[in-house]
Amino acid sequence: MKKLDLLEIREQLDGIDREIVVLFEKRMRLSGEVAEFKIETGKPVYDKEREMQKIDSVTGMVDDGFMKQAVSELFTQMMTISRHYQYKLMAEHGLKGEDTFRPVKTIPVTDARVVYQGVEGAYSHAAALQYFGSDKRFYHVVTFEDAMKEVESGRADYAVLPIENSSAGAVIDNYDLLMKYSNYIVAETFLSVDHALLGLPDASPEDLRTVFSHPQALMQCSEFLNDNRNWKQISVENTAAAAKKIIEDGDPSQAAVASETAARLYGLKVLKSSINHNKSNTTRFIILSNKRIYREDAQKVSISFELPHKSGTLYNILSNMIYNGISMIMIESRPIPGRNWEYRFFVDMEGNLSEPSIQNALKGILEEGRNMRVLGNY
Ligand SMILES: O=C(O)C(=O)C[C@]1(C(=O)O)C=C[C@@H](O)C=C1
Repeated sequence: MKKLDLLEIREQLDGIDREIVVLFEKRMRLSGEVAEFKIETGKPVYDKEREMQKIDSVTGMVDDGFMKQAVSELFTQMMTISRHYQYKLMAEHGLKGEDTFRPVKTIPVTDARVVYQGVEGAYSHAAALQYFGSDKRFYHVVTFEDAMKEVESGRADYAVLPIENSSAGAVIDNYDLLMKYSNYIVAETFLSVDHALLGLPDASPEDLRTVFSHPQALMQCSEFLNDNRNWKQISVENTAAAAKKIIEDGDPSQAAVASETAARLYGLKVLKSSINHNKSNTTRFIILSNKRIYREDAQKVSISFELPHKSGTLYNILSNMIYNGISMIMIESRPIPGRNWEYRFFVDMEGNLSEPSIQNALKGILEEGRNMRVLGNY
C-alpha cells in the first residue's frame, strides 16, 4: 500500500469517527432522558430483556460471523456505559444504592465483649488483644460458627475471625460464614504469625513421630515438615488446642506447631523456632459486629454477589468498578451450595460508602448481579 493511500484511508476513518462520536453523544443524551423517566417511575436501570432484544436486532443487521460478534461486543459496551451514566444521574438525584450503613467517628470499644475461636494462646486471641487491647472482656468458643452466632445474637459485641493468610491464602470456611450470618466487618487487623515446633520438656526432635496443628499452620510450615517425612501430620481445630493436647497426652513422640506464647502458656519446650517458610507470614483478621456501621474514614468496601453461569457476566459486573474509577484489591470465588458450578464472588475494593463512585458501583452490581450484599466498610 502506498503512503498516500494510507493517509487517504485514515482521513476517511477520521470522518467516520467524528460521525460516531456525534451519534454516541446523541445516544447518551437519550439515555439520560430514559434515566429521568426511571427516576420518576422507580424503574430499575438495568433492563435485561431490552438489552437482549437490542443485541439480537443489531447482530441481525450483519451477515459475517466475525462482524456479528464484533457488533455484539460494541453494543454491550455502549449499553454498559449508558447504564453507568444513568446510575450517576440517579446518585445525583439522591437515589443511592446502599445507604443503610451508618457512619461513625470510631468503632465503640468501651466495655466491649469480644469473642474468638479456639483457646487462650490461639492466634485469634493474639489478634483480639492486638486490636482491642487487654482491658476488654474476652471469651472463646469452639468453632468459628459459634463465634458468629455469639455476635449475631448480641451476646458478644465483636468477633475476631481469621480471613486470609499471606502464604496459605483465604480461610474459606469463614467466607461461607459471612453469608450465613448477618454480621458486618467493621475493622481488620494484621497479625504477624510465627510458628514454632513445640514438644514436652523432655522431648527431642529425633524421637518425634506425630505433629498436630491447624491445617493452615501445617501448610505454612510444609517445607520444614516435609523434610521430616516420617512425621505423621494430624489436623486439629487450632494451634493452641494442639499445644494443649501435647501436654495432656504426655507422649514425647508428639509435637505441636503453635506460637511460642502457647509454649509458655502450656509449659512446652520450643524444639525449633520460626519453622514457617514465609518469614513475613501474616494473617489478616476481621472484626465483626451485628451493627451496620462503618468508620467515616474507612477505606475498604467488602461485598459479595452471585452470577449466572454465563460467559461475560463477571466481566460486565466488574465494569461497574472500572467505569467508576474504583480499584479492586481482592477477588475470591466460592461454589454456591446446592447449585453445581455456580459461584459466589467476594470482592474488596478501595473506597468509602459515602462516596458517589462507590454508591454508583454498588447500585449497578445490586441490579445486575444476584444477591449482592455489602459485608462491611472498614
Ligand atoms: O431502554 C432503556 O431502558 C435504557 O435505559 C437504554 C439502554 C441502552 O443504552 O440501550 C440502557 C440500559 C438498559 O439496560 C437498556 C437499554
